[in-house]
Amino acid sequence: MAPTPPPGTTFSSGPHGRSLTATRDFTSGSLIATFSSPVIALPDGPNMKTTCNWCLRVGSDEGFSSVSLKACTGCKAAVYCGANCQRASWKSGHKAECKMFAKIRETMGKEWFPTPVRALAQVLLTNDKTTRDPFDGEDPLEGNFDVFKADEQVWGDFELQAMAAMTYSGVFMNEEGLRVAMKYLCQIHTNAFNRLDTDTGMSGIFLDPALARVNHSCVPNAFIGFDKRTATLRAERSIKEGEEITISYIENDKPRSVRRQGLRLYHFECDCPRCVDDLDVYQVAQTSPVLSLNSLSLQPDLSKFREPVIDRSGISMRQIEDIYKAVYDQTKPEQDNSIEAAQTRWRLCKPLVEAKMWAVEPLPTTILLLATNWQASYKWVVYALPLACFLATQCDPFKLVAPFLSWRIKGVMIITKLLAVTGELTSSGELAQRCTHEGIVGALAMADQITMCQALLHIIVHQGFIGASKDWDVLKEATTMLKDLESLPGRENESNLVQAWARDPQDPEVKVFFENEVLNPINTLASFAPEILEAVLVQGQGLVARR
Ligand SMILES: C[S@@+](CC[C@H](N)C(=O)[O-])C[C@H]1O[C@@H](n2cnc3c(N)ncnc32)[C@H](O)[C@@H]1O
Repeated sequence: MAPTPPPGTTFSSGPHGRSLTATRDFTSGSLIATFSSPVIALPDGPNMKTTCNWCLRVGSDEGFSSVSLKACTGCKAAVYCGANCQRASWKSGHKAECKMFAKIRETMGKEWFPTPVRALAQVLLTNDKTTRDPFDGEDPLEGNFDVFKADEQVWGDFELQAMAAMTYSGVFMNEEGLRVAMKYLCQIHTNAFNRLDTDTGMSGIFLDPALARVNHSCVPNAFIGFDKRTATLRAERSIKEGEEITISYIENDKPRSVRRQGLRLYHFECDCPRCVDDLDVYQVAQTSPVLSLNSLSLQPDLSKFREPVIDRSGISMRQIEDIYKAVYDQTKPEQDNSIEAAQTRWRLCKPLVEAKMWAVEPLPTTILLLATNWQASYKWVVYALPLACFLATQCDPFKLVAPFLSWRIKGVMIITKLLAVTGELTSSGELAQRCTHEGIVGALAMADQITMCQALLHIIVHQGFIGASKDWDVLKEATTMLKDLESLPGRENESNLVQAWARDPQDPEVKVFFENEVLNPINTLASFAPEILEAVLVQGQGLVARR
């Protein structure tokens, strides 16, 4: 069966091949479509043991997550969060796959396959015609077959993957069989989207033939969120009837050469304005049509977007690319979270710091890694707060202008959790022992940390379901925390004011309240971040507690 376009959209074709086009207007944040019957939905190979192989919820069999997983007794390779998931998986093809995994375990002692190999094996094992149609029916998925074939190294890798899938799925291997398997593999690589769990960082793949019609732009008008086996396509900015719907296949806040590298797999050179004019995040943010949504955010001052306080004169886009590469080559941010690596990153980022281009990668990642490390550290936790406030006011809004995007919401949640810690330290009188920075201690002493938390939680609760889903753990946690805070006795006045602000952030009276009680303390705390980073990462000062 050929894919059908979801209501409100149609399939079209244009300069970027086939595409998905809106047949009605969508406002920013609104739902375009959900896709809940993927042809392929798999955790990445190495995550097979920590992710339910059907609903893709991350859990563990060791009790470190609320989702407990049990291995299939047949293959012991695939794990499930419950009998329903196991049954559904069995019906949709695990029955055949189970034997394959058992064979791999016996012959190679291995428990998982590289993701594309497993995906291809699933396609080969599934004899159900409806499942295979998107690959070889009358309206087949784009595969860029000839372009892949022209790249000797990639083609060689693909051949190994195809042969492994054929061997283990027990498919008879001859020349024609291999050609067909290679065609499927190219289609999988071209059309499966990375199903990244933003909370756990676990990745996987998701292929739905209708969703696969959506083309890429580095300034997209839509985005995808994943929840279990469902992908949700939402408008990031308003989309007019007749407009092509686009998403970003890659992290689009990286320098252009890094984005191009990420898009190599898809075989095209992006012709979006960000790429053509090599714009930085501030230039993209400046003209964003969703600026005004930031009234319910920690950066409601739109002049900061329109006239960012940065100095580009001493730094070129080329230099920024070189800094990015040096940081990733020399310090491996994904693996090395040591203070030495952070110091090297900071040194390499100096031209960006001098230009005050805080939102330009790899500077925000450098700060985020440190903030995350400190958040989990007894000694440093208080110092994580100014960094988190800085990220949420000076970095995230410029990288991701729509305030409902999940990374922005997560940034707000980090501040809320840190305020819950500092709030307790303030009431127990321990704060000054745990933090020697007088500015932080003073700002927190003056602040009503409960009101701050309440306002931040409203930001999350009002927008979190857009950026992720209504079942997002961050949203659920925020809802519970907000309920708890709003039931505290003697705080009715503050609660009413916060609620009034969340209902209408432009109302002049409550706007002043929000500025005084929430925004000013957050901006004051954020203002300490550069000096703290400089002291720790350049002067090597320990800002640690007096104990
Ligand atoms: C997931 S498919 C998208 C649907 C595809 N256009 C089709 O006809 O089936 C990805 C492929 O679409 C094409 N594509 C997507 N975005 C593009 C863009 N911005 N410019 C040029 N080609 C693009 C590339 O061939 C890419 O490999």
